[in-house]
Amino acid sequence: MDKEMLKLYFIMGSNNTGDRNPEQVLQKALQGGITCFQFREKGQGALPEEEKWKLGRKLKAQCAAFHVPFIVNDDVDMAIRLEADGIHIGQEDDPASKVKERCPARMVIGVSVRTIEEAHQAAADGADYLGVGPMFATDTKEDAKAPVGLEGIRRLRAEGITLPIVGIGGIDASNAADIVEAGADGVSLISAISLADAPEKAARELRSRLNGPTEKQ
Ligand SMILES: Nc1nc(C(F)(F)F)ncc1COP(=O)(O)OP(=O)(O)O
Ligand SMILES: [Mg+2]
Repeated sequence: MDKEMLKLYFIMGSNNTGDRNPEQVLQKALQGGITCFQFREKGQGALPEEEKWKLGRKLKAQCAAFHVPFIVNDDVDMAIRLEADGIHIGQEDDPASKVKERCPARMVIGVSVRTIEEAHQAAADGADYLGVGPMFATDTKEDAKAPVGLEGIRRLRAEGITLPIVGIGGIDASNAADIVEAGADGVSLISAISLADAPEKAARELRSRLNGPTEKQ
């Protein structure tokens, strides 16, 4: 897996955009230079199954037009049937080793971790990248645990975790660079882009903070 894809990893579901059309928000985010997208349709106000599939197909096509990887959260069947570029699973889901057996070898598998033990286990299970967090307090993920902070990333690196890492939770332009500085390969976020007045500008600003403005500037 090319860890560059984790640089600016946008996550969104239809319930993360206020009243705006998620396809339009994603289009702007893609134009602003996001490097990866995760479809995470869950929580308060998430779409029922049929609409979730329809939206997933549309968002995948949008990512494909920009050659940006399309990742599905939690739902392994959906990831496989939509021919997603990857799946992201949490600690409550099946272990990466089991998910890996079900998925085509080309799909990347991301695992959420908070502790060193979870990180070692995910690496042993064959995870391709780790989502470490929550970095800071967040109200987007309804069941988020206590923040691990930048120290959470530093500790994993000090413990010899070499897998690609993306920080997640409460990240915006003001703290994004600190996450990479602490040893992550990129940042993952929802509302800093999905609720921004101008999602394209927000993505572009984040990219420039994460060294190197988007080529489209
Ligand atoms: N969705 C996520 N994506 C990432 C990524 F690494 F991609 F940034 N990291 C962490 C999460 C959180 O994943 P999970 O623990 O399953 O909770 P939820 O299913 O509520 O998202
Ligand atoms: Mg999950």
